[in-house]
Amino acid sequence: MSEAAQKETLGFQTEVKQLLQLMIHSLYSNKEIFLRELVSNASDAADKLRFKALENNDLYENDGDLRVRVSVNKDARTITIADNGIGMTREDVINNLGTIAKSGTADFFSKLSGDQAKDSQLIGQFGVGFYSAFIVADEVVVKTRAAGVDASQGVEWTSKGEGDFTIADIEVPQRGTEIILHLREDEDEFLDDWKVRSTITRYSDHINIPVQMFKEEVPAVTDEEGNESSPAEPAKWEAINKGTALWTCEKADISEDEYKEFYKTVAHDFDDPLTWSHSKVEGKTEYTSLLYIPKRAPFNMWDRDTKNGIKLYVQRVFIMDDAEKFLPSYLRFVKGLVDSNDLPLNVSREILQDNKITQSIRSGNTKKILSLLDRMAKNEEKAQEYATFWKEFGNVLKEGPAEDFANKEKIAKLFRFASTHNDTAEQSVGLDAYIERMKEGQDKIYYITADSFDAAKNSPHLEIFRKKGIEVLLMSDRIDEWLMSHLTEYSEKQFQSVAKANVDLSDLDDEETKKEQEETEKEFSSFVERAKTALGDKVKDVKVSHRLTESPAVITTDENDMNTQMAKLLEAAGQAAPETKYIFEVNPEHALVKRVADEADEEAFKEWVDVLFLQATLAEKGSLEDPASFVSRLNKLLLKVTA
Ligand SMILES: Nc1ncnc2c1ncn2[C@@H]1O[C@H](COP(=O)(O)OP(=O)(O)OP(=O)(O)O)[C@@H](O)[C@H]1O
Repeated sequence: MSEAAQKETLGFQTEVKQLLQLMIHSLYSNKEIFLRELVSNASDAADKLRFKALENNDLYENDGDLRVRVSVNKDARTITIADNGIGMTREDVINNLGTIAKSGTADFFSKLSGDQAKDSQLIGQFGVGFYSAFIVADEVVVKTRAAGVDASQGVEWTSKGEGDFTIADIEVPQRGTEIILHLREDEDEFLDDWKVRSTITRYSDHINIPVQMFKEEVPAVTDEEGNESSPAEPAKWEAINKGTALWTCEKADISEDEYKEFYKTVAHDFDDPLTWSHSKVEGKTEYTSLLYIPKRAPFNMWDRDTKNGIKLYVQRVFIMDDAEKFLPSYLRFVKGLVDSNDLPLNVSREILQDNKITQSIRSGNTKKILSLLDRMAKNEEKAQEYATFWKEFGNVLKEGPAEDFANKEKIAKLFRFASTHNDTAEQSVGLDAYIERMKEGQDKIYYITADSFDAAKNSPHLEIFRKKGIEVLLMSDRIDEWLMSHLTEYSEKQFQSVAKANVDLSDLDDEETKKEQEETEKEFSSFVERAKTALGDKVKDVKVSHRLTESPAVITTDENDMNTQMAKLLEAAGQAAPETKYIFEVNPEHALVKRVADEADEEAFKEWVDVLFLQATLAEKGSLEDPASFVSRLNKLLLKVTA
């Protein structure tokens, strides 16, 4: 092998440099998490070896006691984390410790503002990982050798955490990975044995393998007469954590803190989880699941290639990360693990695809998460937590009714919307609360979808609802229109868009009002006919409206036609939306409409009706096809009335 191939210096991927900067600045006050991250990686490496060795026992190389060893060298000012797990080849090292493989990474970094205080909030959306070593170290050396390859195929990676790293081939007799951190000048606290021990027991008590530290020889103690009162203890590596997989312990024996620390190890998050569910299921299918809901959405939750966060174990042996079949996609924010007693150890993604056991675990997990959320939503003391959950993950949950028909009602129960009840943008109204407030005679759940909260709140469609005191849900998230095409009823109540022409509130009117309305309609019948002629095929129909109090006119869509919002969604996705003709509804009580009705000159009448129609179109769609000609026509009319 040539000298050059043995040793080369390579640049970090741009995003790694950005991550290093971000991490060092934002996690400094949490700096000891580097220990959890490196120990957690070591434990993952042991898991991976165990899995690979199922097929090839030789990989153990006669050393099957998997463990991680942490040692401190005060003279050299280093701390070393060494495992005898799967190890890495030269190619692995370049890929894993020089780039970030997560989808959406470049996009995430391109959104950083450069304002350190602001950006440091964002690190929570990004797993922490190996690079956290540079929070406390100004140089990191990794010596590694993959399981099953020759000792001569070891690799040494060295970096100061700036722009590049050096990689060289070295001899590594012992399989696994050793990470040596040269501590920065002011990081002496990590040279203190006790500090390292206590950090590891706090953070990594329940990872799957023993974490050992070296214990110096304890000399024998002799009493005054020279008799040995306690024998000498030889120097040895001693496990400092419990080393039992947390999920295998009894719930009653696990403290809240232990659950929280375990979450951070599994999820590579430095924040506590919002809540979790730990269950051991016995019977036809036997499995344990430990599922966590994080506090924050990952930066790439909307990326199609984002993996989900469930690890699969079979009889405590780690099998795979990102086992996406154990939860539906609308719960992809859940992190944790499933440990099955029934799946075969050689299970593959293909086998999981179409498997009764997988299906049964998936439906059990779904139930668990939905009821966990339901309990949180119902508990007034947890209102803040639920609000946090909804803010972070509400829009993912809205994919639920389309994906999981069987749990539609349970999912919808968890939804929160803005509504005319409190008229604020805060999404806090649940469907049960809405139903409780329904008026006598009201049998539908009314909603409006719009581009923004303000557009929804100020829509003319709401006027009659406000007048009658009927609550309307105000929806303005992009996904809402699509959601409502899949969610047609809840608790036996139909949803009804207030922008549809068929909204009928007549059941809520008294006889007298109905009579008055009929009379107005008769009075305005000639107006309606003249307007139909004036507008021609620009409209589907013209009607007298009883839904307006403030606006002169509104446009609505026919029951079976596509809503404006849905058409906009399709257009935004580059698809052609069918051309919808609207129904033009006029408010007979409005002074402007009354005045137009009195206009005898047909040409002038047409001008007015056109402008009213375009105004209503603008209010509904937020834009016009030919805004300039609308403005000039409006100005002409204004000149006429002010002349
Ligand atoms: N001790 C180790 N033994 C073997 N491989 C390792 C070890 N430490 C890290 N790696 C490899 O380097 C990769 C990157 O590690 P890193 O901690 O940065 O990210 P991660 O653990 O994959 O994800 P996260 O961002 O969630 O931490 C790992 O996925 C693993 O393949």
